[in-house]
Amino acid sequence: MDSLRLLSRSARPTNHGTKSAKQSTPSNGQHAQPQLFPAVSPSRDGQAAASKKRKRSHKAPTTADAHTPEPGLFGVRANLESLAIAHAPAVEDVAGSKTDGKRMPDDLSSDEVRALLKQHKLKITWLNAGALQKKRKGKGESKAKMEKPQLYPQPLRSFHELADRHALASRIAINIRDHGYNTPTEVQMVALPLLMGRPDSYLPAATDADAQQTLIAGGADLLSVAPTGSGKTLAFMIPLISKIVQEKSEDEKTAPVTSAIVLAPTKELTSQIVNEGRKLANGTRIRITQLRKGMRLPFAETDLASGDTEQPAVKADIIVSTPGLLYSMLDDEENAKKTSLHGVRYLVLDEADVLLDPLFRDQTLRVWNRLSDPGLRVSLWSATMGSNIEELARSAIQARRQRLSAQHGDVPEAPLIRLVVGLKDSVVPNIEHRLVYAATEQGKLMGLRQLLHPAAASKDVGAPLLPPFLVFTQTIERAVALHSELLYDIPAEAGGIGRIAVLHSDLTDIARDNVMTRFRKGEIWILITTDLLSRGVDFRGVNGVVNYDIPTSSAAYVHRVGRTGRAGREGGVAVTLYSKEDIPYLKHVANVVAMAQKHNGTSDGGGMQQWLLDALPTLSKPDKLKLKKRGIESRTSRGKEADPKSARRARISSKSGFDRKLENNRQGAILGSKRRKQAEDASEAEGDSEFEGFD
Ligand SMILES: Nc1ncnc2c1ncn2[C@@H]1O[C@H](COP(=O)(O)OP(=O)(O)OP(=O)(O)O)[C@@H](O)[C@H]1O
Repeated sequence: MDSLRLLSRSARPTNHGTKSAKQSTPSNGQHAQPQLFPAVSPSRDGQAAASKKRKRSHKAPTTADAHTPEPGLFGVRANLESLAIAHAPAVEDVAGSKTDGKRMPDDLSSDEVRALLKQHKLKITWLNAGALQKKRKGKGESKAKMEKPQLYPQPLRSFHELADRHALASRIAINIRDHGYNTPTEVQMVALPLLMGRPDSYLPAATDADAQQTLIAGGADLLSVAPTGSGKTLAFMIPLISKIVQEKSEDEKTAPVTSAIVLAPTKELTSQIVNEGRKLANGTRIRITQLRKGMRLPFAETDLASGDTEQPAVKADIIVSTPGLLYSMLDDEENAKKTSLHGVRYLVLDEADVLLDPLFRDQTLRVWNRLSDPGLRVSLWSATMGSNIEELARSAIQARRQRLSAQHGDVPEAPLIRLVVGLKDSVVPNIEHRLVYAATEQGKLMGLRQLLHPAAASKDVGAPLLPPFLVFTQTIERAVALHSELLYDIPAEAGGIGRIAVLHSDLTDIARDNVMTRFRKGEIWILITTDLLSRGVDFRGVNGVVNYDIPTSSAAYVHRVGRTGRAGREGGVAVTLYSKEDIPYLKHVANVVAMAQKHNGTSDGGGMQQWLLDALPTLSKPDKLKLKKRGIESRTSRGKEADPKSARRARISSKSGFDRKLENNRQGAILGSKRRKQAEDASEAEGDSEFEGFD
């Protein structure tokens, strides 16, 4: 077995061999606990307090209890009607008042819910709580408290509850189980019931009856900020598939051709989302398609009859696309008129902060505005989301509602809920961070080689990284240069140049797919890339990330290093090599690392000491923006023209490259001649045996 066949994307650990072939790569280790903030046993005081308030006979929600799978439940779709919906005596609402709420028999009490949400670092805020605000103003509450009330919904403690409480089709439940998903991650604990259930059950009792009615019918919009690798794809895909299955089963004929659109910034990510979605939708007749060039969007029935649709159209319930591609198809006026995307009721923006960043903003908003269903629900997902992005999303929702209200009469406002898991815009807690000063470009190259070679452990860069790992550069040109520099570093006996590859957006789609597949299969050990792969892409078992060029914003750092340590796996390492030239731009990375170390209680490791943090210069806001937009100037082609001397210093090359190439050729020739000799010997030994077909 190839011991590096670790990257195929699935939660189910595939058993590729015997016990003796156990993986030694750390970040591929067991991830029985995909939650990042598993609940700890409550303190004695806490326990006492909880038990005093406990009114029912079942135990307090420790994680072990909360997530113990109950065998047998999955295969059966529970009949919601048959479940007695108890009217519990009283539920404390967000404002602290008492209300008669509808409760399920095994609901947690309000104190238990609060404790569980707190343990898992889940914070849920109702961002447009206008109706509630008005009521509270009357009661004379402070403005700050009125603006954005916190919500304390019943969290999902096990995937079984989806069938029991949210009418999840049994087929999807089986798919979830078959792919090894047992315990919901934090983001799934809240997002799944919110998106699949009745949003009114989330809202404080003070919300007026009309608003409740609107919410029951319409669902909620969601902004979800959860760490990298925390299972956001499942959190939006399960509700989409479930809702479409329900709608189709109610009335297949009136169901639209396409019900949902998922936008993501790269082809790699759209393809991954499609694969993940298809696993969940297996056997449900829900079609999920990655939009590609040359495809045509579905036309409305009326236009299909007009005979002008020779080209077959995409027939997909869920279309997954980059915003640019979808927009370019919609941009064709003729197409746009006929295209039947008016039936789309769900829009998902994965990596929403990038999609609403100036690079993609225009295309994303145009696609969003082309979706004309007044009941369109939108959800935005990312590990990082600045307040400007939140504001932008809010105003886009608001502007669209006003526009549609003018056309169709009053379009009701859906609740906009923000879910934050852990500390906003921070790295996952299970990664080791190393910041390594390499002085010059040559030093960085040397540092990378030390990380690459098992025998080259160095005090400066730390222990070598276990492949597979990713190396990020600032530009395509630098990724290509670094690739050719390192090409011969892996000896022929270990697979040679085939073990190292480069992936960037200048490659053809086929070449990109090919590299992704080979990296997932474990054939490629070291993948050099640009920020193209920094977002969303999930390679199971990546052991390390090397920032050969420092990331140009703290969000970029969070996402790049988030390619390791996914789904709670331990052992991932993130190394950032920096030269003298990087020092003015290092603070945003150093801050993220310092914060991670503070939370992990490891403030003395990783080279991030307080004095270093204090000594680093702080960039002005315009400089920050410039850095984010253009990167470090001397590493770009613009910089080459402006300052050739600095650009020469920043070049990735070493004199020994040529020599090593010659040496590699020589070694290849020797190896080839050995193999030929062995083949000749073998064929002589076989004698005149008959041709038995190609192997
Ligand atoms: N409940 C779960 N139990 C175990 N593994 C899970 C669970 N949910 C998701 N995973 C696995 O976690 C990994 C990361 O999931 P996913 O790619 O959805 O993360 P993400 O939150 O979208 O990350 P990013 O912010 O980097 O895009 C995947 O391999 C997925 O199969």
